Amino acid sequence: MEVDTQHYDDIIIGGGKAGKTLAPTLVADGRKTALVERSLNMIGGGCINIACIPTKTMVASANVANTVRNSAVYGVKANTPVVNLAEVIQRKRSVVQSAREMNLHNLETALDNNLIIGTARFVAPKTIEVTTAEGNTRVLSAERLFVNTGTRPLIPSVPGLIEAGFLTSESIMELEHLPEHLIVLGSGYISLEFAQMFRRFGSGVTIIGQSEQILSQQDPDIAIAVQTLLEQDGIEFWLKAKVLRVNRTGNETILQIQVGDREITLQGSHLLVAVGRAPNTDSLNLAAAGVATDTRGFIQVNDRLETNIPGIWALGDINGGPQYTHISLDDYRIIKANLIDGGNRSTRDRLVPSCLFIDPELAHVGLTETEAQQQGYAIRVAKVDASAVPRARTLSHTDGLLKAIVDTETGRILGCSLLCHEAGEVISTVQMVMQAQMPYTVLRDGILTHPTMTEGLNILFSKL
Ligand SMILES: Cc1cc2nc3c(=O)[nH]c(=O)nc-3n(C[C@H](O)[C@H](O)[C@H](O)COP(=O)(O)OP(=O)(O)OC[C@H]3O[C@@H](n4cnc5c(N)ncnc54)[C@H](O)[C@@H]3O)c2cc1C
Ligand SMILES: NC(=O)c1ccc[n+]([C@@H]2O[C@H](COP(=O)([O-])OP(=O)(O)OC[C@H]3O[C@@H](n4cnc5c(N)ncnc54)[C@H](O)[C@@H]3O)[C@@H](O)[C@H]2O)c1
Repeated sequence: MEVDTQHYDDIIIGGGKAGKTLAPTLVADGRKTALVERSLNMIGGGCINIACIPTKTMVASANVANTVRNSAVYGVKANTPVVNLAEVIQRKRSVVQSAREMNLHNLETALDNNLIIGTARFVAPKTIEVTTAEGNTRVLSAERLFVNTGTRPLIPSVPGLIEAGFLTSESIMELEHLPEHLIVLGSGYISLEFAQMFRRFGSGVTIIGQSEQILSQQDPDIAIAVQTLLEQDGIEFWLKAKVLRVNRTGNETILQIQVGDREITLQGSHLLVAVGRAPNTDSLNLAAAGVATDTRGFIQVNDRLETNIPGIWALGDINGGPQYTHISLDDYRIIKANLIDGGNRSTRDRLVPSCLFIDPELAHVGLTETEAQQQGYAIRVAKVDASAVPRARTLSHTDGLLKAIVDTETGRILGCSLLCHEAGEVISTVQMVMQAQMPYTVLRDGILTHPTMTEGLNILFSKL
């Protein structure tokens, strides 16, 4: 039977941050473009539906609970906060809903009928089959394809885990009753944000990490400072731990873990699995296109985001780069520069800022002290407690640590980690100085508004 194939100039598979931004740009460039997104519930991609935006909406609720709980510090009397998780979730749903509607409007305006809802898989190089939720299929081909299908929670193989049941970063944001005791497997970004959030809502929280240090990409002093703050919140940690078995008995999840030569039993009402992300490549049938993946299944790209097959690019988390929405957006910029604007951009030397949205926030840009040493730089390290910043004192947000790494030879900032109130905002100032290749003295001597958290940079860099 002959299959009717619809031909496009460009097809984008998956509507994450890069894909949904690229689609209208390609249309504006005169290209006949289709965007294939597998679900109407995912219009706009992971960030707005199941990741950054819903989590940060819920973190805001947790921080309100914390402020109310600590109101006496400010001379304000308030009753103990009562958290209604169903209403927290409702608020989150409404923030997500409005973002999704706006994204749908933007995509429909740009693409008209070429926003195609269905799951794509390759059937030949440059040809895909799209299957709708109802099971209907259609075949599309294009001169150029852009894969932006993102990731999903990685589920480790632990005896009893599947049978016992568990939460992921998605299902935990649909709970309407507060867990009495949440056990979290993993000690990275997702783990720490949910752990503190639920602790502040009122749950007991235990974190199990497999490595010696939480946030393994950070310097030990920063990781220890974060762990200490979370312990002060009442979160319990078991590190260098291996989960031997999970069981569910009645309303309890029971974990047998091994720490050194000790076997320990932990018991909680809920278990969240947050041990990293798996790439959404397995169902793409990349073999039909000949697109190469790495051992974990992420698509291999060069620094211009080109796969091994000419005319196929991979953008966002799926290409194995840093997993942040702003990096997916920058991947879009690289494609636009190279394919539309006649430029020559690559991922080489780009600065990757990040912010872990715990309270206080942990923001980072550039190299850690360990990385700078490994790369052979002669460095100077500045460190100061957050309590030294006047703004932190006015707000009673004095917990934290500010740290910067400077190249002794050039005076340029190599990296910076800020564990303090509004760190996610303040780090951008450091990043701009790094990007402009200016010396650290710009931040040491610049006139910065008093009293702001950014003024803390005057103090930090005067330590050198
Ligand atoms: C809980 C959580 C919190 C996070 N918080 C932050 C944060 O605060 N800041 C930050 O910068 N990053 C955060 N991240 C990371 C960030 O969400 C990702 O880096 C970002 O969403 C990656 O976007 P992407 O462009 O790779 O694609 P995604 O946003 O993952 O989108 C991929 C799209 O492809 C679709 N798709 C998949 N397979 C197919 C197929 N076969 N056919 C058609 N469509 C398909 C999916 O439905 C999805 O809509 C968080 C992640 C999680 C899980
Ligand atoms: N604020 C943000 O920007 C934000 C928030 C959430 C997620 N993200 C992005 O999403 C990515 C994924 O987040 P994540 O927390 O799932 O991954 P992660 O890589 O940040 O952390 C995973 C953690 O799980 C541990 N681990 C792995 N296997 C384990 C096992 N079997 N038992 C116990 N621990 C185990 C690892 O040692 C690590 O600490 C992040 O790396 C980040 O890029 C960003």
